[in-house]
Amino acid sequence: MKPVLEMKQIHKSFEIGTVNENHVLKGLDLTIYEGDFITIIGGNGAGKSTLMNSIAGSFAVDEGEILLEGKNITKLPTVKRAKDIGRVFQDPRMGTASRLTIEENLAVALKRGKKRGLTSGVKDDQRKIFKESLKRLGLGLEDRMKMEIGLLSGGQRQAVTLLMASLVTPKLLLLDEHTAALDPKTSQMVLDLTEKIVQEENLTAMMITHNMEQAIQYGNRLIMLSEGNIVVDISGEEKEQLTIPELLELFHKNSGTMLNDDALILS
Ligand SMILES: Nc1ncnc2c1ncn2[C@@H]1O[C@H](COP(=O)(O)OP(=O)(O)OP(=O)(O)O)[C@@H](O)[C@H]1O
Repeated sequence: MKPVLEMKQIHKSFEIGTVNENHVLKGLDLTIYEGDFITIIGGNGAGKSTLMNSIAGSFAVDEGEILLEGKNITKLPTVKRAKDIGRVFQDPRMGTASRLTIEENLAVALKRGKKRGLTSGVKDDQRKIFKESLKRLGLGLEDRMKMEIGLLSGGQRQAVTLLMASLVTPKLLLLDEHTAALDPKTSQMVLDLTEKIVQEENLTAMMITHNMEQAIQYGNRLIMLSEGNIVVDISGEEKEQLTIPELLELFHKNSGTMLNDDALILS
C-alpha cells in the first residue's frame, strides 16, 4: 500500500506559556494510504479538528514531520498545500464565492494550484465539463449554471463544494464535518454523493463526523481519537462488521475513559 500522507510524532499545543496551555497532539503518528476513506470520530476536544488543521496547514505544528507522497510539507503554508489537499467545511458558505455563479465557482476551482490570470470568465469547453460534472450530482444544477451560488440551499451548495474540491483531483480530500449543518435527509444525500465521488474518482479522503453510525457506514477505515491520541484504528472487514456498542466498548477499553461528547449521535 502506498502512503499518501505520513504524520510522524506530531505535537501541537495552544496558548503556550499561559495558564490555558493545552497540549492537544502529543506525538501523533498516522499514515494514510492511497484509496483510504477514513472516518474520524471522538469526543469534544479530542483533537479531530486540530489533526485536520495540521494536515491542511492552518497552523504550524510544534514538532514532528508531515509528508505528502514522501515530500516534506511540514513548513508549507496552506495556500501551497491547497493544490494537493482539497477541503470541504461544515459551513456551506465556506469554500465558494456567494456572488459568483455556479459555473464561475467551478472555473475558479479548476484553476486551483495554477496561477490565476486576470481574465476570468468561463470558456465553452469548460462549460461542457461542468455540465457533465453537475449532472452526476443528480440535482438538476446542470440547467442552472448561471445562477448565483449564494441562492442555493445548504445541501445543494455542499454538493457543489464537494465537486469543486475534487474537480482538480486532490491527493487528499479533507471533509470537516461537511454535513453537520444539514438536516438529516440532506446530510444523507450529501454523504451518498461523497461516497460516489470518492469511489468514482479513486480519491483518498478523511472525514470528521459526530455520527457513529455514519462513521461505521462510510469509508474503509475508522479512527477514534481521545485526548489527541488514536485509540481505535480499524479497517476492512473488521470495520464493516462493527456495531456501535462494540465501537464504544473498544473506545472504553483502549482509552480507559468513557466518551464525553454530548453531540455524539449514536444512531
Ligand atoms: N486555535 C486554538 N486556540 C486555542 N485552543 C484551541 C484552538 N484550536 C483548538 N483548541 C483547543 O484544542 C482542543 C482540541 O480541539 P479540537 O477542535 O481539535 O477538538 P475536536 O475533537 O475537533 O472537538 P469538537 O468535536 O468539540 O469540535 C480543545 O481543547 C480546543 O479548545
